[in-house]
Amino acid sequence: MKFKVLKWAEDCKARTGLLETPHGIIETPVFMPVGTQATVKTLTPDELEQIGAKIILSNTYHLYLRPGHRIIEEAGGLHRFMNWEGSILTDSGGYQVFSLGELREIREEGVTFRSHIDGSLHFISPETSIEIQNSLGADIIMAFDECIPYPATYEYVKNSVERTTRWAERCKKHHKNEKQTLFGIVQGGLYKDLREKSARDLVSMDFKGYAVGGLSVGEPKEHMYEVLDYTVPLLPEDKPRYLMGVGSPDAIFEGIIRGIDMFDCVLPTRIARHGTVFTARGRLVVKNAAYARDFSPLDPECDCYVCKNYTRAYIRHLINANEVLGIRLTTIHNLYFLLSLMEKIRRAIEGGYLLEFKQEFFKKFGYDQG
Ligand SMILES: CNc1nc2c(CC[C@H]3O[C@@H](OC)[C@H](O)[C@@H]3OC)c3nc(N)[nH]c(=O)c3cc2[nH]1
Ligand SMILES: [Zn+2]
Repeated sequence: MKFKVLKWAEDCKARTGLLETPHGIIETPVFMPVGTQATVKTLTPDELEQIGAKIILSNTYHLYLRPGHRIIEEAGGLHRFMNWEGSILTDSGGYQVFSLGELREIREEGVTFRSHIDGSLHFISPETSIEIQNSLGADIIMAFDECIPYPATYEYVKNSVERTTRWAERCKKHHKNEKQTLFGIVQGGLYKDLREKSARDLVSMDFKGYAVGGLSVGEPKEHMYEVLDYTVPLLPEDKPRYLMGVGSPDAIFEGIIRGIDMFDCVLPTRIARHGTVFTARGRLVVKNAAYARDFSPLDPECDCYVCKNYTRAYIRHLINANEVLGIRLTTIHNLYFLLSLMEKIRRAIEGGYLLEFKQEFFKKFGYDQG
């Protein structure tokens, strides 16, 4: 993987960049649609390409449990298995094991857990996580870490971060496949000294990119922004920074002005399946009765396929009638909304007016002018 910073904003830490993987060139800052089980729910790769997606996410924990990474390996890897020709990033399983699996035990060696699917017992270690991600064949893979829950005591965070750092070392040693790029994941909860130690230790291991983990786990947004304020400056400027699990439009703006390049979040696809869409003027719950006779597009300012061809009344009908097309249309629109927002943000950084654009977007969307 190659990463190049193109332009730095003058009035904040934002920058545009180019991220190149064996599956294409990605403009940053970038939003990465989440395809946890080898599909961005309800969309074909063709539709993803048409709305401008260049890199999507998938998940080691889920794919290891079902269908099994060996099957995907036999299929020729995840790109072939799901027929996606763009880039793929897989998470290491660190988050899911702690949040989904019925956790059995965390040891220095690794973690034993029960599958959330059938209760079977499994063991995952830094080495096995790298091996699974290697057989999936993603372009960017993540170190095996413990995503520390919020809140957590200083003692707990300190011990966990030290183990995550030792696990990162083991991942680095075990990772051999040059075609795949391994990112380290900074932890440390909301404790400044532990975040700084985690960042410094990982930077000394010289990863190709760095994720800021352990955020968007229920902490107040202001605390997340504060962690970024003192953590991102410790990360190399010439390498990509990935804020895991973020996020809503406001959090994405706040991350970008603090120097984050990559984002992932299930929000746009998840709320789409519940009949809620993003518009320039805030969220709209299209399944509400108020839209029964509203023949305008989801967002009059949007030029996506859905807003050019369908009305709120029609989409509301589909959702209420449990017609699959309904959540497909809201998903296409929501992802297009975020991907085109990223394009506008990249242009704003280049044009030197990002902070003004942020202010205008927040006002129109209905965010308070934090
Ligand atoms: C939502 N907030 C949030 N997600 C997080 C994820 C999962 C994203 C992954 O989990 C799936 O979405 C839930 C997505 O598939 C994504 O794949 C990369 C994290 N993963 C790791 N390894 N370490 C972290 O510290 C971490 C923190 C997060 N905070
Ligand atoms: Zn639209």
